[in-house]
Amino acid sequence: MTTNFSAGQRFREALAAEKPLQIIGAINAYHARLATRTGYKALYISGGGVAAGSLGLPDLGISTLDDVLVDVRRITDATDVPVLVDVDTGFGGAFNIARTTKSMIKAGAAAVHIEDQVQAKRCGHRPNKAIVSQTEMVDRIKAAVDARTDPSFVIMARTDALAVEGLQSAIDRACACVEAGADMIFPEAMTELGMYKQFATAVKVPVLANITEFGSTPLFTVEELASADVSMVLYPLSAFRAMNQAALKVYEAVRRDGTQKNVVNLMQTRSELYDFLDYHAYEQKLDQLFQEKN
Ligand SMILES: C[C@](O)(C(=O)O)[C@H](CC(=O)O)C(=O)O
Ligand SMILES: [Mg+2]
Repeated sequence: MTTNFSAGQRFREALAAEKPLQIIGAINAYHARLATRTGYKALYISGGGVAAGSLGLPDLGISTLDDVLVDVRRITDATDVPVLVDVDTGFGGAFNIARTTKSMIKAGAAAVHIEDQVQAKRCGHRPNKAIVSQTEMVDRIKAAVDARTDPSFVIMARTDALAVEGLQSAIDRACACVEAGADMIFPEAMTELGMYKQFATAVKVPVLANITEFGSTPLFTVEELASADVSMVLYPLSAFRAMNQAALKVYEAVRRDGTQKNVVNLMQTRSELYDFLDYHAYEQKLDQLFQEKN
């Protein structure tokens, strides 16, 4: 499938078509194909996922713009489903944020979220986070908005302020970011459903709920989130966590038992693997293209 619409336009269309829009994390291009086939209308590239999955590092602001771009290009090459990308704090000052924005658009991303943590950031669900001033965060958003080469490209502001300064400060920051041009708001690590409604009422732009497992936010359902005026639901690392658990079971079993026979039932079969890759269509093409020689 190819499309003439920009990635940003496709993201906005998806948002109009599904409420709340389920945005699912894809750790690599193959998972992007799995999620696309399953019917998701938007995908996510997680900062924590790039760090852990691609680099084997914790989510502490160690990954660079280039690390993320490699994964973005691979995933946007594999699917036309629009992709929201976690760019952490934007990877530097105003000029870096401008460069991040332009590079993400070129790499085929539909949207980015930029957060108000200090550069040496932490996972949003860990203690002892520190945030920059509201003015500095607003400048980050202004830099991204100003650098946008496609007006449909979505700039989402994430605030980590709830855990640091409380709900009112987080809402104030979100409103200031919208005033500076942010298209959407990501209030991080909410602890109660009602908080989303307060954000949605105050900011008057679409609000995202990050429903990540084993964190500060209860696993609210889409119905619950819809009732709180949430426009987007994010599942950043759900499939990644499950895949890691399965991989570990296989590593342990093969090492312990000297055979994989006991864990074959955990595995996707060869034909399933090929199915999601359209492997047979490639084979047919090969036969068709080079039939004279056969
Ligand atoms: C959304 C997030 O920023 C991510 O990188 O995926 C993380 C998710 C997580 O660690 O569970 C976050 O919420 O900080
Ligand atoms: Mg992140």
